Amino acid sequence: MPPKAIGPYRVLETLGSGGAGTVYRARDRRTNDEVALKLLSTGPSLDDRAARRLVREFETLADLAHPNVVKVFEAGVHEGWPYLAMELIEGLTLRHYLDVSAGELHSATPLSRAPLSIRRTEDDDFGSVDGPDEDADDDSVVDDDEDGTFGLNAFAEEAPSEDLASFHGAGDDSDSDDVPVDPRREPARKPATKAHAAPPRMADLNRPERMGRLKDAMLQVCEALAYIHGHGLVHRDLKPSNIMVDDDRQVRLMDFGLAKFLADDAGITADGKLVGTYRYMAPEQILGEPLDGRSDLYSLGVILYELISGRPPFDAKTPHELWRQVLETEAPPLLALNLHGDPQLARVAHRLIRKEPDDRFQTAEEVYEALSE
Ligand SMILES: Nc1ncnc2c1ncn2[C@@H]1O[C@H](COP(=O)(O)OP(=O)(O)OP(=O)(O)O)[C@@H](O)[C@H]1O
Repeated sequence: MPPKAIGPYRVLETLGSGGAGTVYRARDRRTNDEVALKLLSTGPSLDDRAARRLVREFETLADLAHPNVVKVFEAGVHEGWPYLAMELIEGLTLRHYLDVSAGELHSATPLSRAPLSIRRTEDDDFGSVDGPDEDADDDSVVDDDEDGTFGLNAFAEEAPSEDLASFHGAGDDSDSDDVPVDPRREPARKPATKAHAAPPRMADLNRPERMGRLKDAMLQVCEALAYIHGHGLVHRDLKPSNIMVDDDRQVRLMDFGLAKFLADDAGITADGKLVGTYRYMAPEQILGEPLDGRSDLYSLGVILYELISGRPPFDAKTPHELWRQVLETEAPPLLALNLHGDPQLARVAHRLIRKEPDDRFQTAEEVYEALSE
């Protein structure tokens, strides 16, 4: 049962939950405005002093203002748990936005709202490593096919171009798996989803209308990243579910600032856990090295790669195997996976996922320019 009230907000409904907490649609009793309220639930509840410090930290986010960065209104503490009130986005996460047809995009509100309530596990990869998972089921791991279709094991929680309703309805509604990750522990395997998703067809991925939307959304993400990097900040957990597109096709970068709250400069929490989502983590993030904006650009490259080819650049059954690949192996050439993929986007994606930050684009502005050529 969601709480009835959180601080000065009346809770209206649950929008969904992720690794860091639960997001509610809520009404500000002072102004009558609706907001999205994220109640964090990781870590211990806070004592008064820690809570005040946190609220101060979050309030610096409220100073940020960019059309492509979700607006944070205020922070507070509810029964020892921090919460964040932010702009309520009526729209779709990036992946869903690309999956719906143009006709559906302009249709009634209910369609555009539906995925918000069915999703939970998109962008998840291997799941929590909090304990051994006896039920690991390797059967659903599908090897790459020669004809350009592919295995979906790392995509198990969120196949890109399928019937989302039936996929989610099939039942894996598992817990959040993104954060935190403890690199010192032996990773456990998460049971692969029972729902076997049909791989997306390349013709679907390459629809010109979809590619146009993808490019436009990527340009807006670049603008958001240029803005936050320009303020000396790093997102640290960039992934498709943290990118929403509203009904006017305006992109918003979400959950910015959260990873910083949860971890230190190298993305490590007080108890030695990595913050981020496995599949999108740059090599330097996996290694616990200091991060800068180029780590976000790596994550952007993984997103782009996935959205062009329908599969992630690195695909493995365990976090350790994935990390080995990210650190040591080259991703398959995108245009070998998707013969009719957009060569310009493919080039940009490959350059973004270079292992060495110095070999990538150095700034979001550079990426913007390369995408606009
Ligand atoms: N500002 C917002 N407006 C509308 N919906 C939102 C907003 N912020 C989050 N949501 C929705 O709430 C749900 C949960 O979001 P949350 O950020 O907790 O999860 P996540 O991004 O999937 O996971 P994680 O926190 O692990 O990154 C998602 O469906 C998300 O789209």
